[in-house]
Amino acid sequence: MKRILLKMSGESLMGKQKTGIDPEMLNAFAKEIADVSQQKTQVAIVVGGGNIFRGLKGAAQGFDRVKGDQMGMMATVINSLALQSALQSMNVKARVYTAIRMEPVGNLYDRDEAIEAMENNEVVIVSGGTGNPFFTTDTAAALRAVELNADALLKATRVDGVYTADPEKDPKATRFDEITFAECLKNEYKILDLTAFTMCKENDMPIIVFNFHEQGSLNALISGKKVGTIVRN
Ligand SMILES: Nc1ncnc2c1ncn2[C@@H]1O[C@H](COP(=O)(O)OP(=O)(O)O)[C@@H](O)[C@H]1O
Ligand SMILES: O=c1ccn([C@@H]2O[C@H](COP(=O)(O)OP(=O)(O)O)[C@@H](O)[C@H]2O)c(=O)[nH]1
Repeated sequence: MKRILLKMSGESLMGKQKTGIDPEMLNAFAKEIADVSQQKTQVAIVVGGGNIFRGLKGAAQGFDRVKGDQMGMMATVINSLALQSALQSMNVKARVYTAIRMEPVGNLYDRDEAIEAMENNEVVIVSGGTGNPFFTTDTAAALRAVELNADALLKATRVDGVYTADPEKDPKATRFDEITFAECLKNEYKILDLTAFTMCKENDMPIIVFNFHEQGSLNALISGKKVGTIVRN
């Protein structure tokens, strides 16, 4: 793969903590990304914000949904800065773009500039989601993957692929190596939210679901090894 869009969940950054960022976890993920950036593959990253704030949860607690989503988008910026800092400490060039203007925290997202940066071997972290409420970072990841001409959207999660049922709830669930978007939709396999999923399906953007907690999994995937599940048309 020449270029990938890696989607990391905010929650994965919590490690064993109940909220926030576990530095050990952050560094472990950064190390995996640093290893990949030594290879020829260009890397763009979208990080979630669920370890800090989720708009829907806020709304359930009485916050205005739009304010809650804006707080969630800010949370993704916090996580992105943490990841940038961890990567830089490993001598990896990394820049943060924000979907909402907030210099000097990061540059306002510019698609052409982001591509140029990746072509110059910089890891590009695209923060702030889509910049709009009522979306998720999965959808932001789908949007940026398509916009940035990625070869695939790599959904880094805590299970090692798409299963016949939620593997965390059904021990009998079996894993697919490959599956089509249509089959996923028909069976309601919940890998990404529907908006993100539709965006990928309509734009022929393959999704690879893999377990980022397995050391070396990202590298193996980039090297062409069979890791996780590939979803495509
Ligand atoms: N059919 C399925 N195949 C794989 N995972 C599933 C399936 N249905 C539900 N899941 C659950 O989806 C979770 C990943 O989705 P999500 O919560 O959006 O991840 P993240 O928080 O890592 O972005 C997995 O941890 C798994 O428990
Ligand atoms: O385009 C976007 C992306 C994210 N969010 C908000 O940011 C929060 C954090 O993102 P998400 O829940 O997708 O993070 P993850 O589950 O990946 O940690 C979401 O709950 C939304 O409130 C948003 O409003 N618009």
